[in-house]
Amino acid sequence: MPNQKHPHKKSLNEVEGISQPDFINQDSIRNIQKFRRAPLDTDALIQKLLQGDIPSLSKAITLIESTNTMHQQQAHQIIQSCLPYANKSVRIGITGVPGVGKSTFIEAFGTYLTAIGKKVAVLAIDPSSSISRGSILGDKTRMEDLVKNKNAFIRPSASGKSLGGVSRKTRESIILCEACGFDTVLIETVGVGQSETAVHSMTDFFLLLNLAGAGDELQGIKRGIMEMADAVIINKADGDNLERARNAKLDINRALHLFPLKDSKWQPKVLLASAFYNQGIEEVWQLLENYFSLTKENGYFENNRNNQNAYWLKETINEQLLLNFYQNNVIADALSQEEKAVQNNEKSPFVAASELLALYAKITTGI
Ligand SMILES: Nc1nc2c(ncn2[C@@H]2O[C@H](COP(=O)(O)OP(=O)(O)OP(=O)(O)O)[C@@H](O)[C@H]2O)c(=O)[nH]1
Repeated sequence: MPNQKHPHKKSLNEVEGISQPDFINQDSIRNIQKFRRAPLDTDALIQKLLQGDIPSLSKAITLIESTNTMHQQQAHQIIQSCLPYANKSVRIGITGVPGVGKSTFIEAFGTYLTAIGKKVAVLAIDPSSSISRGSILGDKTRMEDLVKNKNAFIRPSASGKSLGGVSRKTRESIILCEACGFDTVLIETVGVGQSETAVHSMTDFFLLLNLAGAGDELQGIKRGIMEMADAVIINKADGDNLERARNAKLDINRALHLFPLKDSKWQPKVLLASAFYNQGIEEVWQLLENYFSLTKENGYFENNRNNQNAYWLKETINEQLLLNFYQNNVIADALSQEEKAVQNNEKSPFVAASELLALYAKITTGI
């Protein structure tokens, strides 16, 4: 496709095409072609990643996110090699509605963590980012200090059509970050959709950022999300808002006590913070440390991770089966016919579905 902003410039495909305009420097074409065709040395990439090389980590995550079959094979190899070195971090999920101050909080929290000697990776789950151009982490400048911090790694959200696909990529990225030496992984998501469940199922601790004053319904916080939280941080507890934040703390505390005790035996806590003024940040980390010592001692931490692995095994199979089914050409044709039949009331949806599944079974087994 021609470059609309700079019509005189050619896209890489055009450069590689048959008719190359004279004004394009032949050396740069050769360089581009060399780069494009140069086989990636996966072993070297793995070695560098394991030594903590951040550009190699970025490259590896790009491979994970790629839909190219060769890249996917390389990504599998990298993940497999990194697995023995993963698992050594704490994984913290952070959610909250847009505007609650997630970016500001992560900037303050991440900076604090690096100051006490942690290596912090920030990933995001935001399936909407392909449409909204990265509504959470797309704009890295919102974490100005952290992005420049050599002990921090910020990766904008993987984009994708399905939440399942995005979640899988984020989960695999966690493994790579850990293998690269990051001991604290923060996973951010917007607290309005289904992505919290995905984040909850790949983290050790789930943090909900809340605002005082606005009712939970106004904030779009679902009961289920509140129930998943190990801690609720009431952000923007500063200035005129402080009194309201104190009252909200009491209300939320009461609400949290109504939920049954979690399997972790941890009673969720409410804290006040002002990410903007850097207040209450240290307390959040102390709370997390209390949680980790409790759950590591009572065995929940490890058990939960093992269960999460089993969950992700099934999720990945589900995702892959759906993909294979809908991407199959024979199925796609049959599906559009069955759809018409169902819409015209010639067939029930259940009969049509079982016929399609039987056809798929025939295709895949060859019987
Ligand atoms: N007063 C005050 N303002 C804050 C605080 N934290 C964040 N803000 C402001 O709230 C606004 C939104 O903050 P962000 O960090 O961008 O919020 P977000 O949740 O990442 O927003 P989305 O990217 O839309 O999801 C910004 O103007 C911040 O400066 C705080 O602790 N106190």
